[in-house]
Amino acid sequence: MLFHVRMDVSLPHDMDPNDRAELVRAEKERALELQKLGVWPHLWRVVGQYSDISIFDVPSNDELHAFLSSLPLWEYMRVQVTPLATHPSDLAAQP
Ligand SMILES: O=C(O)C[C@H]1C=CC(=O)O1
Repeated sequence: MLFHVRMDVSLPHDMDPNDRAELVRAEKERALELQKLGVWPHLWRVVGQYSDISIFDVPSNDELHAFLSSLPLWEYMRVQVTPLATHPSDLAAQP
């Protein structure tokens, strides 16, 4: 199942810079891990914002939730999920 996911990150302004750097490092490590597993095939930065837009490819809603909530930045993100279905006019879906 494909999901369009938008993550908006909001870190506390008074967060210790070392804690922030460690969180961002751990987030990148986990993001790369999930991409290598194939469950996070697309990841883009939203220009001018501490936000990203991604495509996740996972078997179920529950697994998507488990992957998203495993991200170190989870408690600092607002996450919007849109489940995707095949469009009948998609060239790739034509017989
Ligand atoms: O930076 C972000 O948009 C948040 C998050 C998503 C991937 C990653 O490495 O960090």
